[in-house]
Amino acid sequence: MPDLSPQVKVCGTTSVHDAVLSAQAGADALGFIFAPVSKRLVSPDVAREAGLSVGPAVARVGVFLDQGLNEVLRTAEAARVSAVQLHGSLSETFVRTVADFYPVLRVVRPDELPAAGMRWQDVPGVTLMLDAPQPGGGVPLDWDRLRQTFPPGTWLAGGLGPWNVAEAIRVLRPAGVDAVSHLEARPGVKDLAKVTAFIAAVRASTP
Ligand SMILES: O=C(O)c1ccccc1N[C@@H]1O[C@H](COP(=O)(O)O)[C@@H](O)[C@H]1O
Repeated sequence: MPDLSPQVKVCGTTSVHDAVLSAQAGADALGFIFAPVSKRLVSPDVAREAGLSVGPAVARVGVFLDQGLNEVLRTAEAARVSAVQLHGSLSETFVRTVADFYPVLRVVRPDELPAAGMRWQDVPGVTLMLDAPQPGGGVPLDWDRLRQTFPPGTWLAGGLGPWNVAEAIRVLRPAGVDAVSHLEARPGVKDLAKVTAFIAAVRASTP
């Protein structure tokens, strides 16, 4: 029986300790936020060390918000991430250029659908992620209203936590789910019980 549950990304990792904690809890991917505006900002050196500490089976995703191309590529290389997540107002050329180097999670808002779905479908190396307008804000989207426009193969973020992720999966059937605010003891520090409960809820979900 194939595993139909979505991939799980635990974002906002700021230490080796939390990387190991999330990996042992079963995360498929860890997110490292390199956007200076974030309360979960991590340095490339710490992200690199944290990524090395979890082994090759766990993806390491560098998260950026409206940063320049050189900064994205240099930081991603220094941190040895395996994928890049791009938030913000970015040109198609920018996203395609990053995708020449790394698999890209291109983050879009609900009001950008369905156009973004059509633009990025079948573009090699680019996967869509739907998130709330305020990244890292912990506010869930209205999943029922998105049923018609949520493209197959898209990831979902925005206000997901242990108590609501199964319902989000049931409604939208995302390829992956991503969370940060509701998995923390405080900004930048993971809560093991929340991370464990979140991943268990995803694994138990039946899309
Ligand atoms: O969390 C942040 O501080 C952040 C800053 C800049 C870009 C992205 C950020 N986080 C991303 O926000 C979503 C979900 O957040 P939440 O679960 O609603 O708190 C996720 O994609 C994070 O990677």
